[in-house]
Amino acid sequence: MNNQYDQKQLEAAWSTGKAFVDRGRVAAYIPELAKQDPGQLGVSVCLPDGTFLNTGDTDVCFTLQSISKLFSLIVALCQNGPDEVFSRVGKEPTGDPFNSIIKLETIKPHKPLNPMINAGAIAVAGMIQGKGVEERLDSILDLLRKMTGNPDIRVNEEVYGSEKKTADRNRALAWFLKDSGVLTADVDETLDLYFRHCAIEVTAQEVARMGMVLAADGFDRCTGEQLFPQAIARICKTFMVTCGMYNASGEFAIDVGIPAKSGVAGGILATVPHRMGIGVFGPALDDKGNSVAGVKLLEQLSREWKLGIF
Ligand SMILES: NC(=O)CC[C@H](N)C(=O)O
Repeated sequence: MNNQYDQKQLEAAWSTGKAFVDRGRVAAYIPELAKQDPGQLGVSVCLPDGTFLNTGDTDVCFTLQSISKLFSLIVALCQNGPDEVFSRVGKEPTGDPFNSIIKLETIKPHKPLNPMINAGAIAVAGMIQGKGVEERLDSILDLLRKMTGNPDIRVNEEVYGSEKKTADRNRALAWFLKDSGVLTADVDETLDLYFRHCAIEVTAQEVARMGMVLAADGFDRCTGEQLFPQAIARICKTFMVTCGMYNASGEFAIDVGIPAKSGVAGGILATVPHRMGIGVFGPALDDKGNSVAGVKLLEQLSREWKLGIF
C-alpha cells in the first residue's frame, strides 16, 4: 500500500525540518500562542484513498490562524458569489507582512489587495451571512467538520480570548475598512467572527485531510460529497500560490512549488492537486511568520516525491 510514497522518506524530511526548529520563535503577539512548545514538529499526508502517512506531532491540537482565511473565503464565495466578494477584496499579492496597513490607504480604491492578508480576511468575514456571530461561525465550522470528518471541531476559547484582548492592529484595519466603505457589516461582530475562526483548533492530520479535499477540487472522497464547487477550489489554490505564505510566497513557489497556506500558530496546509493533502505543524516561526521547520520539511518532501506543480 502507498509504496509510491515511502514512510521513510517522510521521516527523513521530518528530520531535516526538525534540525531547524531552534532557528525560529513561537508567535508572541497573541500571548496564548507564546505558550506553544517551539520544538514540536508533525507532518501528515492524506492520500486520495483516505489513507494517511504520519510522522511526529500529528495529533497535537493547534489553532488554524491564517489557514482559516481559506475557509471563510470559501463560505463567503458560496454565499455571495465571486463578483460580490471581489468587489470588496482584490486578487493581488502584496509583498507586505500579513498585518500591514500601508497599502490600504495608498492603493485606490481602498480595498484590501487579497483575502489572505488580515485586512482582506476581515473584509471577507464581513460578507459572511447569518443572524449573529454564532450562526456565521457555524457555517465555517460546518464546512471544517465535513472536511476533517470530525464533528467536534471547535474554537479554542483561550486563544480566541487572548487574541481579542491584544488585537489593536486588526481593530485598526477593520475601522479603516469601515471608513472606506469596504466593510458595511458591524465592526465588532466582524472582528469577533474573524478572531473566532482564527482560533479554530485542529491537528496536522485533520489539516492533511482538508488539503486532500482541496486537492480533489472540493470533492470529499471519503463521503462522496462535493463540499464546494470546483471553481471555488481553483480560486483558493491560486491564492495559496500567490499569497498563501505571506510575503514569502514567491520564494516558497520556487523552492517548494506546492499551493500552501500558513498560520502563525505554526500550521501549514499544502495541497498537491489530485495527489495529496499535507498538514504540517511546527510552531517555531521565521521572520515572515511561517513555520521554519515546516518550510524546510516541505522543500525536501517536494523534491523527493516530485510534488512541485510548475
Ligand atoms: N498570520 C496569521 O496567522 C495571522 C492570524 C492572526 N489571528 C492575526 O490576525 O494576527
